Amino acid sequence: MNSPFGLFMPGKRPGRWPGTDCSVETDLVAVAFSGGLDSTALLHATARLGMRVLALHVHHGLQQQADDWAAHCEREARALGAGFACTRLTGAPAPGDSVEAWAREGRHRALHQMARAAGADLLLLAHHRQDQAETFLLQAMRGAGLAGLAGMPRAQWRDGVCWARPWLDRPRALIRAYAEQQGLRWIEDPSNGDGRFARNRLRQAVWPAFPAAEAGLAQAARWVQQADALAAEVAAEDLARLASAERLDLTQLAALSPARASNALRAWLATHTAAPASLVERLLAQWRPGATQSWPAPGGALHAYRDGLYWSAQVPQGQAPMPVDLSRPGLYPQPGWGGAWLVEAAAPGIATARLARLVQRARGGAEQFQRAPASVPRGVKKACQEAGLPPWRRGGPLLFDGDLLVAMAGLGMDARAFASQDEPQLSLRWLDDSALPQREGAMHSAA
Ligand SMILES: Nc1ncnc2c1ncn2[C@@H]1O[C@H](COP(=O)(O)OP(=O)(O)OP(=O)(O)O)[C@@H](O)[C@H]1O
Repeated sequence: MNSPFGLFMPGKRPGRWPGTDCSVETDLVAVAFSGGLDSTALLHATARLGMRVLALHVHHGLQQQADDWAAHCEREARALGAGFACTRLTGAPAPGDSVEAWAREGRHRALHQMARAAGADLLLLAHHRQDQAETFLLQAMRGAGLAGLAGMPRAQWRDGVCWARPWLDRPRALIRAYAEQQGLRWIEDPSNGDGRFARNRLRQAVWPAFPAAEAGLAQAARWVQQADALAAEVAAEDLARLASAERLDLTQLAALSPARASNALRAWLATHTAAPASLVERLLAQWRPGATQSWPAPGGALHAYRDGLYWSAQVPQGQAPMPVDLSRPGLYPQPGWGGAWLVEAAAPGIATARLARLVQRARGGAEQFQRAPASVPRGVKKACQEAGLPPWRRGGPLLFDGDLLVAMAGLGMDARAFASQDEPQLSLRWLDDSALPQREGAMHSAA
């Protein structure tokens, strides 16, 4: 019997993998090997191809038999001529957290690290059509959007490793038949029958009643994958017209059809925060042209200001004043402040001796700022208004030399701190995180 790779048997050279669209460089293939029926069959079928194969096992440390399973996996892998690596997860889920989610996250991290450490850029998982159909149903029951309903991708690059599921469209029955025909031995995990887990309950209820639904549901997931890809393309086109890294034009957004507007807004938000779907709806319904409004979101807040939408990351409250040395040119990220100081050789600037002994802190309330040598100091609030600085960017950080204000994020250098012409000096500028990626070249620690 053919392996379930079927007609799409790959050659022995690295290259495109069957059903994965994954072009890989190395000739070492890693297989995520739980010891269950499916990954046992996948390891066997892969080893038969004559490539260098490495079985990766994750010991979750959750069940009594886990040591025996790891030992079984090592024996089976070696018997097939494959290498073997195992990681035991440490720690435990936080009280109230899902054990499944904790195990999945830890497993993914461990598999990725083991594949990288071994130099494998292709990691095969044994998910099949029934797994995909179950994922689709579970997501649908949660009211998921396109990304959730699309189920698992066939292949996906993550940090130098292609995670591929070559059997995603193969029926479960075919894999079982292959394993039985080859006389393979596998582990039956008793937790697969545990009715506390939603997937098991669904499995027990749906497949006996609708045995033919596996193919239809998996096909539905494929349609959704196409629709999701299309929605991403439309969003990218819309955002190219409507948005910069910092600002989304709300007037133009509101002129789109409702479905297209929420599609574009979702895509823009995803670059800043994991916003719940309800926030997208609320924001579109509540925004009023010209109004200054804010919506809290995970990790920060969204602000409507002068008909643009902005993101600001949460600045931790009560940051203690901190000494900083900015006396050399470079980019100095300020963790927690949502940006970085850029120090450049330019005039007018601040004396380098002074830049070596700065203290950074949040705005207090009574500070004064002087924009230019010929102007007069005025309250920071007034200065911010004049500079068109939106309200959520008026908290700092501020840099002081003793009592003298040297610079404030968004306002720039205070003219009272300018160096005289013949003094060694550097200029200071604040860059928000959203403006940073292009400038990653010159990083310094500000510690
Ligand atoms: N402990 C583990 N170690 C390594 N890989 C794993 C582990 N658990 C799951 N995987 C990988 O993820 C895929 C899907 O996981 P799932 O929990 O559905 O499988 P399983 O029931 O444990 O075993 P199988 O899919 O082999 O029958 C597996 O086929 C396997 O490739």
